[in-house]
Amino acid sequence: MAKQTKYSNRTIPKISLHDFDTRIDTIAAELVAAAETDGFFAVVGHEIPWHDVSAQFAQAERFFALSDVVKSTVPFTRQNTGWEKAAQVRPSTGQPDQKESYQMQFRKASLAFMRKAHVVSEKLMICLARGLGFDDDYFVRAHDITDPDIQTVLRLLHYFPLNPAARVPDTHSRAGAHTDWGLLTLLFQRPGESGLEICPGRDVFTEFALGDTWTSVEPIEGEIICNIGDLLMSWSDDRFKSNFHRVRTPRDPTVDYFGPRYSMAYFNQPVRSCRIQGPLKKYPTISGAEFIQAAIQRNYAALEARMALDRI
Ligand SMILES: O=C(O)CCC(=O)C(=O)O
Ligand SMILES: [Fe+2]
Repeated sequence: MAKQTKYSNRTIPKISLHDFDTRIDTIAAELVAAAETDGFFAVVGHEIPWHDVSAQFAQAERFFALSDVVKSTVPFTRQNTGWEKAAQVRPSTGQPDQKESYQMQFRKASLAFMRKAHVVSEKLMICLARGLGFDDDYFVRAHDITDPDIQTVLRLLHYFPLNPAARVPDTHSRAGAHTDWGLLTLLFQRPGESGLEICPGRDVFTEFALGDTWTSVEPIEGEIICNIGDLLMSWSDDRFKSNFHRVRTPRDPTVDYFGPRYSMAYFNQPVRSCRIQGPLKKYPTISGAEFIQAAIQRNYAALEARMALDRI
C-alpha cells in the first residue's frame, strides 16, 4: 500500500512584480522573507499575459500529439535536452514518472515565450542578489541567455490521463518527490489540472520529504509557482533551502483530477563557466558546469542506491 501522506494548508506567499523599478526594495524584502521562511512562493503582477502562456501550452499539446516515432527524432541527450517518455526514474520512487517531457533550449517558436520567462526570472534574480548582498546583476550575469554556454532550459511536460474507474497501481507515479538542480524554477500550470504538491526544504526531516507534511498547490491563472533549486540553496550558503515538490498520482475519483496534465518548467541554470560561491564562502567555489554535472551524478547515484535496495 502506498504510504498515507500528511497534509497541511500552508499559505502560499504571493509576490507581485508590478511597478518593479520603483518597488524593487519592497519586492526584494518580500522575496527574501518568502525564500527564507516559507521556502517557496508564487509570482503575480508579472508581464506575461495569460494569452502567451496559453499559446505556449497549445504548442506543447501539438508537440505531444505527434507520434512517438516523430518525437523520438529529438531524443533526450546528456546535454539535458530533448524528449523522454516514461523514462525518468526518480530516486524518491524507484519508478518511472508516468509522463513525457520535452526539454528545449532557446529555439524558434518557443523563443519569445522563453524570453518572457527570462525577463521575470531576471527581476527575481536582481532581488535575490540584493537580499544576499551581491551586486544587483550578479545572478543575471551568471544566467546570461545570450552566452552560448547557458544551461537554462524550458521543459514542457505531459502527464498521461488515467481511468478513474480502474484501480491505479501503487507503483504509478506522476512526478516523484525531488528538488530542482538550478537556481530558481518558474512553473506554469493550467487551472483545473491539479496535482502539484510542495514541502519546503526547512520542513523536511525524512528522505525526499516522503514522511513529512505536504501542501497541495492549486493552479491559478496568472500565477507562476517558483521553486528554489539546489543551486540557490548552495549559493546562499543554505539560507534559502531548496523546495521539495512532486505531482500527485490521482487515486480518489471523488477529489482527484484524472485527466491529462500539461505543465511547463523554466529552469534557470547557470552559464557553464560562471563561478559559484555564497557570500559566507561556506562551500568551495565551483563552476556552473561542475555544479550541474555533480547534481546529475548525485541523482543517478541516489537512483542506483534505491534500485539496489529495491532488489534486496
Ligand atoms: O509538472 C509539474 O508541475 C512539476 C514538474 C517538475 O517538478 C519538474 O519537471 O522538475
Ligand atoms: Fe521539479
